[in-house]
Amino acid sequence: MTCPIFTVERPLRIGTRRSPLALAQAEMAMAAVKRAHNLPDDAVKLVPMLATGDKIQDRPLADIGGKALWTKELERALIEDQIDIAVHSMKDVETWRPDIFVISAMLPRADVHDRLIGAASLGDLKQDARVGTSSPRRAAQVQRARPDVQIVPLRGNVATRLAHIDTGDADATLLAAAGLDRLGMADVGAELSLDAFLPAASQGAVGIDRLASRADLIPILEAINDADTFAAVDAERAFLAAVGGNCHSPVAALARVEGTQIRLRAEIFTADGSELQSGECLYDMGGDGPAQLAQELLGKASAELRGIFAS
Ligand SMILES: NCc1[nH]cc(CCC(=O)O)c1CC(=O)O
Repeated sequence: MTCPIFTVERPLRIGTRRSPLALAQAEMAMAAVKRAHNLPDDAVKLVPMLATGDKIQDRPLADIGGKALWTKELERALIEDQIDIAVHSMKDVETWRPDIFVISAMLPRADVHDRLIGAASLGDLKQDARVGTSSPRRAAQVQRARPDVQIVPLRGNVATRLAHIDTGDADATLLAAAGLDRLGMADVGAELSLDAFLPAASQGAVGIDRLASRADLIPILEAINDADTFAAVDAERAFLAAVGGNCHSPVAALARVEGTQIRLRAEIFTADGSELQSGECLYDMGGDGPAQLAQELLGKASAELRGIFAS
């Protein structure tokens, strides 16, 4: 298949949210496409859009419609042919989507860790500290390590959340290292270990979305795909789907490619982190490791924990 030719008159239109992190990630995708295909500057352009999730910042994501709030506007723009591709944080992309959309490529994954802002470690949080997060996973993980802390809702983009710590609305918060690094804040926060704080499925990965009908874009996107990132994130998302996770469920998953195999580690929690079921598997790429690991964890879980994931 030959590559479609994008020109100054007919540039490749890259849809993105307007938040500073989304724009930084879209710039990375744009640079990768230009580099891979040797395109002049104005043969590619960013189309920034405001997402519902950016407009409503005072309620937890799970209460106002979940991850779709980040992707809905961009999906509509794809359907209406206002953009050719959309750039998403894979963490914000729904596990179940209509198959008119295809994640066609992923950029090389960034640092997968979470960082703690407001204290040097979980142990250093002051007694009864107020930790701001609207993520059920982070709330469960923090409370597991520190049952005394209070979780207070905290949303908004990275800068907004950091400002809430400065003004004392919360004593501490947790943010993805990937987002901080991409915003030039590599020195902000203290890294949490994967043992204490396994990340969300897809954390640190940026995906490029297109309409299934736009097969003409495949060669463009194949050239910028990082195959190991794609396979690992695919495994984590297969685990989410198999365990019945959504944005209300405290679940963590991290996969790595090891040669022709995938090592997948996953955890499911009750809301306060008092129960944790974890497991790891190593399986041949294309195998059903994620589904088996989900069944293993659900099989070990109490009725209460299983109830959180029953879907
Ligand atoms: N839900 C918000 C969101 N989506 C992606 C990132 C960070 C970048 C990433 O994890 O890929 C963040 C902020 C955060 O969790 O700190």
